[in-house]
Amino acid sequence: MTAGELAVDGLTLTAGARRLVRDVSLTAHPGEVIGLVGPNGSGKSSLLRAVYRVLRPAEGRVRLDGADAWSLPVRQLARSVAAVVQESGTDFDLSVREVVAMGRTPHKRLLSGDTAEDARLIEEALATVHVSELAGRPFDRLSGGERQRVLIARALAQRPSLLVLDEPTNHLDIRHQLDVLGALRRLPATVLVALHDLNLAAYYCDRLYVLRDGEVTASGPPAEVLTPRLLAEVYGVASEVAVHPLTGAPQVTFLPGDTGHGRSRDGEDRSAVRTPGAARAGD
Ligand SMILES: Nc1ncnc2c1ncn2[C@@H]1O[C@H](COP(=O)(O)OP(=O)(O)OP(=O)(O)O)[C@@H](O)[C@H]1O
Repeated sequence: MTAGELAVDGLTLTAGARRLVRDVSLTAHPGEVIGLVGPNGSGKSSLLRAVYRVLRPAEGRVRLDGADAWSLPVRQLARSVAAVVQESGTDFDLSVREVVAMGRTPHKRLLSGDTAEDARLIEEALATVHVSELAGRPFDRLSGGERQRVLIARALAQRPSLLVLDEPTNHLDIRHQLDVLGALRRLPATVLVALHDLNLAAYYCDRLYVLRDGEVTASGPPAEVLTPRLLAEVYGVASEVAVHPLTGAPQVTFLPGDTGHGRSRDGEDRSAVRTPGAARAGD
């Protein structure tokens, strides 16, 4: 079992003549939850693919606990790294429990059955994302959100030291979004997760990396990174960022309209980019 120290150094990724990611460096220390945010097409999925060894770097390295992830034996990597990704197959002719049990495969000898410990980890993973009651159902007849939770359960059952997730909550209702992200926070693993919801990223992640056009444009704790200026530059949206009084996390409110020209729903002009702590409408 590895400790889960991830170091990405000077990573450049290409597809044919196209450069998807350029000179990206990133670290994730054992137990940290690291969020990757950025607009559509900014390179988040590509970067994750290089980390879970699907997209070979054109330049740079991905290291896990000091070892080059692209040089490790596949089986060793599979014991240490689990991925929940958008292109996960959904055509398995398997029950939910069988899909989750696949998470134990890298830890087993060829053709050996489930041990009591495997069974315990499978049940625990099913329960964590509230799919125990679906365990006997065919996976391919589940709803999108149910499937997503089952694939997360499979990754949890794997007990990785590094868990890589690409938009793991995009099909989930708010209750399950909070449950899944809360479970990721409690894992004894390093987590690298691409998220579009900046408020969830702000609350659940220790640090964020903001990608833009394949490059890291900002990184650090959410409170330092998520500023109206950055959100205007990167997403072209106007926003207000405040510290939530109950959670203590930054909370972004997006203001409709173009950057700098926010307009409230009643049509009133408003200053679109506010600094944290600025008075809000109705205060
Ligand atoms: N195999 C490929 N061939 C050519 N271009 C690709 C390939 N894979 C990705 N791209 C392009 O690389 C860029 C980055 O894609 P990527 O999927 O990494 O972005 P993303 O940040 O995950 O986006 P999203 O938020 O929409 O999921 C996009 O412009 C995409 O069209």
